[in-house]
Amino acid sequence: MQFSSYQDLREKLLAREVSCQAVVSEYLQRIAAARDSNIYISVFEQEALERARELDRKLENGEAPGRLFGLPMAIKDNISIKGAGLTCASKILQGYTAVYDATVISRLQDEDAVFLGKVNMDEFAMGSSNENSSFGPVSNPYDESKVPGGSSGGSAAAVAAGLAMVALGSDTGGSVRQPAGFCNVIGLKPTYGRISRYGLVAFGSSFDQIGVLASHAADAAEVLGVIAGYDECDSTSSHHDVGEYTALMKDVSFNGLRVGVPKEYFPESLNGEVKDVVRARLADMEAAGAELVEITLPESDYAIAAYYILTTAEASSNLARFDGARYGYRSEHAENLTDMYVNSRTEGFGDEVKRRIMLGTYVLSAGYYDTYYKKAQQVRRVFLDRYREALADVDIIAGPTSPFPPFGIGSKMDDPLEMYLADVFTVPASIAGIPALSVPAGFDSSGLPVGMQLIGNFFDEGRLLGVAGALQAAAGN
Ligand SMILES: NC(=O)C[C@H](N)C(=O)O
Repeated sequence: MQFSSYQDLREKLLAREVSCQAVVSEYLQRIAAARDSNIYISVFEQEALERARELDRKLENGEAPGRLFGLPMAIKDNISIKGAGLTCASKILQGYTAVYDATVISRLQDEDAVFLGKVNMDEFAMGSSNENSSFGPVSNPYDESKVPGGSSGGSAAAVAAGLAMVALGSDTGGSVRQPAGFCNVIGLKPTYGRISRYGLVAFGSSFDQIGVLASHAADAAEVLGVIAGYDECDSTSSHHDVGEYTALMKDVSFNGLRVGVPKEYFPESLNGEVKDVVRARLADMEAAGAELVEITLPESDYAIAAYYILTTAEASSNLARFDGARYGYRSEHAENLTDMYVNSRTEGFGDEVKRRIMLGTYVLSAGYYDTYYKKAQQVRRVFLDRYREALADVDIIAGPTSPFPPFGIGSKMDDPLEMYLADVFTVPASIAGIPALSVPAGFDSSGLPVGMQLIGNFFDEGRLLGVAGALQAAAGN
């Protein structure tokens, strides 16, 4: 069973050429056959089939199908689905069952999407390789010795391996875009506030955004249209009108499109093959009528430092709630309350999470606050101004998603700073709160995917998806 896009699946479902039950069983069979890939943390076998039958009955009864009727989806395991496990790939949430639906989940359900299960990730979304998971690593579907990227590695690999048509991920500093680039799929991080975070387990609350991963830009647009929009349960969600993304995509043309190409996104240290692939796509855009404008974003070197100060500070506060008392795992080795807190956290959190809690606590501590946290907030403001200025002159900014292609499992685990560098091109849009996506750009000489990042102005997701869709169409996808 092969569908060229959700539109194709939808037409066949509505024409009753295929049933929801048949489609969902096919996906469940593929998931079962690919169990070794470690992509799914939990699979909703019974629930998904029951839901599919319910949807088939809905059509038989002549009821109107929802906008995402029968869409088989995977959900990152830091998004709450009532009654299902919610692990954030951490031992500390072992045995915890979610008590409410995230807003994105209820919106998808209302439009008849089907959830196949929860997918693997870096613990609490901290990582760029999916190796920081208490469930173990995930392989890249293009080469099983390589990582799929992270932290939404399971979401990207699920879509790339045909184990879900669309997946939800979350992106704090690149967690949707970088794995999308590594797995040759589309990955969109919308404007901060575009999608409610209610029910997304918080990591860096002023950065976190739920994002969409799909094989086709048009499918991501459909899902974005359903999950975007104000939610009274998230005071940081925006009242800005939700676009008709599918229609907006069609309005986009390369002709006259001003594409900013920051020279800082093509540094000496950039992998040569990544550079060539991305440059080739830029040349294609130019040949199709786009105007490439060389721009400069001089503070780019400070992005990683600012990001890892601000997000660790927020994480140290957000993760204080996991104390062994309220959720999931509790240490058995405790004689008193303090030991219970300390031992539960010591045994429950992985190394990277502990590193970030300590870093965050340090940058917030009296005496260091001004030097680190306050300074990083000031840098954040500069980034916002610079990207605003740049986007006043160009329509989008383009460059590589990652400075290197997918790397070997285990190859960067001993060097956290090297791992943080994976985010060098993705964190600026997160710092500024503007939308960005990764679109498949081609392959390196070993056949590994290369992603191109497109960054847009606030709430300009329609244009980003339109350019991505046009690039995919030009490449025959
Ligand atoms: N969470 C993210 O967006 C990924 C980033 N690599 C981080 O570890 O923070």
